[in-house]
Amino acid sequence: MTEPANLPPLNATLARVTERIRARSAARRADYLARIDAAAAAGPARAHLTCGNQAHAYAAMGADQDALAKGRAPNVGIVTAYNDMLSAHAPYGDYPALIKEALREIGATAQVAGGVPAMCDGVTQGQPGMELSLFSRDVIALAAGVALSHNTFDAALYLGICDKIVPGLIMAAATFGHIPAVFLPSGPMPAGLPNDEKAKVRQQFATGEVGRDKLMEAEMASYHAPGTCTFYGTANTNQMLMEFMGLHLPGSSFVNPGTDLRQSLTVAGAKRAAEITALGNSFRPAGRVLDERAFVNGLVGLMATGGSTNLVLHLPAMARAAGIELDLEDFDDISSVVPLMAKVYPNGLADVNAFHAAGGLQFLIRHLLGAGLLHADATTVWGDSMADYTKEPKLIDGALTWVEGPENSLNDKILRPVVEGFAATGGLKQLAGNLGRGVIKVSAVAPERHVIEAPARVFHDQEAVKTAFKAGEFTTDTVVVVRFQGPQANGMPELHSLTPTLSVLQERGLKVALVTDGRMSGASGKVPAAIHVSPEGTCAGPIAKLVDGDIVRLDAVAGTLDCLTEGFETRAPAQPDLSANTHGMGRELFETFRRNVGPATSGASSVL
Ligand SMILES: O=C(O)[C@H](O)[C@@H](O)[C@H](O)[C@H](O)COP(=O)(O)O
Ligand code: SF4
Repeated sequence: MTEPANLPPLNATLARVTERIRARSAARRADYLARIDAAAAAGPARAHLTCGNQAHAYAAMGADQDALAKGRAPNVGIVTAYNDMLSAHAPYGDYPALIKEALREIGATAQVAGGVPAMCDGVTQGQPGMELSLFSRDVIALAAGVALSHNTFDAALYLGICDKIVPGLIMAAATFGHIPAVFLPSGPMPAGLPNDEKAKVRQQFATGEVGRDKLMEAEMASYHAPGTCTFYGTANTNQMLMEFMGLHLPGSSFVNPGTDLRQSLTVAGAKRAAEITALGNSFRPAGRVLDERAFVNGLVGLMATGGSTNLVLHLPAMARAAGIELDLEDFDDISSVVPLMAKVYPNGLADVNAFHAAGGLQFLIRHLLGAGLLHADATTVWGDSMADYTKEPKLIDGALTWVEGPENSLNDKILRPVVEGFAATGGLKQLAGNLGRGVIKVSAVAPERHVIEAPARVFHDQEAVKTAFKAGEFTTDTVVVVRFQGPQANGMPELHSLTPTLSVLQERGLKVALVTDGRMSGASGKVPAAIHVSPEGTCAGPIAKLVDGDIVRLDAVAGTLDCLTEGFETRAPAQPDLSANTHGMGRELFETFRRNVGPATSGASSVL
């Protein structure tokens, strides 16, 4: 590895964007840092509590009570998103006991501070529950705040992986930025039925070529074990972010669950949290790790890997919790200088296990550092150099050891160095035009489909699209508009269940695109989709003025999204009855979120 001293200077665009973020955030960040510095200076968390407070906190802690009551050893709070619904989170069931045992070995203690909810978007995909999905990110931040407000912790361990869980936990970790935060992953499930074969069976089911039994067989062969799903969707994009932003141990993201190496990494991560508290000599509060450099490094990783479009919503909300204001122009400028270096499904055929075997994140970080495309001097939970993250963990003679990751890609169909990237720019592109602002993930779309101009068919829900498809109504090039799917309308659900239908039309030779104020899954990909269109239809956004037959042009090369039909702006916006969105499957509990949620362009948060 090139020693940090020999690394090239930071890329000029990254330096400019970082300074722009710093300037834009200056006042907010200064207030934030003053608050967390004051909280940290007030001394170890437990010193504030009365004897009564502490007795309650330690009553159930058995053999750890004495150590806790003495108050001299670090006490680590565990915030866990364990449940059996997410295959990725199921392994967390065993973590608290393992963590407590590991910390006892070094004279420290751990307590489960609290649990947070976690929704599996695979279970709710295409279902009413998906309308709670995006709001659940903020609920997770709130729930983690409740857990940490017991204020008996010198550091926190966050057990979360999937879509809104890492973003929600980061919002909490930044809010409690006066104490350190270490994120502990569980790792991907072993490879099952390849993702592209699963997608093919779904398309065959959509056209009636196979029955539900065949579809179920394929789905169960694809999602078959504990661990994160193996496509490069939002969950695995989150894992990439946790390394690029320095909140995981180096190389820990994609080690499979249930292995000795995984267990050793969990133990080491727990001990690291205890080592970096204010009680020791290497204090690393989360608010100092989550700085402008960390977010720029995260954006670089997002572009280099063609990560999930959901992070365009989540990163601004995560940053704001740390007093940092991200803007969509930051995404665009960083995308313009960072090549696409990885091809993992849906951007390619490989799954995340194959990506990791080809060299994974350590290869990416090595080559991005070597090209001046990362802040090398970022503060992480592990040290003060991103050079630490070119190393990967191994068990050598039973001892956890970090060794340099591969200099060369072990599979250039999956992973390439900066100078040989699969594309000269990153996987995401901002769009703007007379239909508002949006984003498209170009890394998974064939170049010949980057510009689509066709008549619109306008729908108000995804089921209506499928009904029209089954009735054979799509016979020509079409821009499918699905509107009133924004944050205020119905919580901005993912419309990924449209992917098989739109893919069939595309494979029949039609030029199709989706335009929506909703969002797509990180697993969506090969159909061009302009998503997160703002202002949303419910806020009288231009998308609400479209009618069937309008000519719509989505141009991912120029970054434009326009209706070309004369005079469409003068129309009154459609105002459909959305009352069906307000009840059922818990949606009645989220009216406050729908009323208070901000626009997609600033992260669609109801709390920050
Ligand atoms: O953003 C994401 O990555 C998705 O939300 C993902 O977590 C979701 O579960 C997909 O729906 C899974 O893909 P399938 O629905 O195709 O199984
Ligand atoms: S990756 Fe998606 S489908 Fe898989 S466990 Fe996580 S939320 Fe569920």
